[in-house]
Amino acid sequence: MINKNTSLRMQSIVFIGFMGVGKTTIGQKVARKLYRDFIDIDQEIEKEFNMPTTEIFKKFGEKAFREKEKSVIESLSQQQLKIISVGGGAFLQEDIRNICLSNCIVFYLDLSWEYWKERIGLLIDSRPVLQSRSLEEIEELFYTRQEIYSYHHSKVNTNDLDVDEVADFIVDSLKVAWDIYEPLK
Ligand SMILES: Nc1ncnc2c1ncn2[C@@H]1O[C@H](COP(=O)(O)OP(=O)(O)O)[C@@H](O)[C@H]1O
Ligand SMILES: O=C(O)C1=C[C@@H](OP(=O)(O)O)[C@@H](O)[C@H](O)C1
Ligand SMILES: [Mg+2]
Repeated sequence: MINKNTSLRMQSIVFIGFMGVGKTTIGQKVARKLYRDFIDIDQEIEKEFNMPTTEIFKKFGEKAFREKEKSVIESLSQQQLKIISVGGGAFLQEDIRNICLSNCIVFYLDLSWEYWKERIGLLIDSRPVLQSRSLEEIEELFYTRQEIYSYHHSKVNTNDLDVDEVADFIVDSLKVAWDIYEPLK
């Protein structure tokens, strides 16, 4: 489903995966390593509403957040040469999946539940989707959500890798893919 009209080297990279797997942190690192601009979709949504995500959910509801998420991604994923981190719920929307998969290289950051659950304390205050749920319910959501992350072009399992190791792996694998599919003359 990769767009055949755009050079692979020009395509933006989109990071997907469950809340807290590191999309924002690793996206920033990869952007720095590839000298590209970084866009975090949640930060763009927060700028538009001029408030944090937890407030958006409280004041306007999840539906308003999802509508804005879709319009922001539809517009920004058309740009080339960007590194884009989308929120963990973005791929619930088929339109978002399709636009990202056809315009960009979609990288899935995979982390096992046993590792993920150690991070919950870092996440709970800023992730409204986690706030109303018990640990058992979060685990169920974690496994249910895996289906939407199966839509990707490339994947890395980040268990036991620090942020720099993950970013280096991604940059190296992108360079290999670019060289194989579009060798420089
Ligand atoms: N590979 C990693 N190893 C350890 N901690 C990580 C790793 N990647 C991210 N983190 C930490 O996990 C937390 C969530 O990361 P974040 O980038 O906000 O995730 P996401 O954007 O996927 O929700 C942050 O505190 C971040 O420092
Ligand atoms: O998975 C989700 O439903 C969400 C993930 C969050 O982004 P991160 O995946 O960057 O935490 C953010 O978009 C919002 O809180 C909803
Ligand atoms: Mg994020």
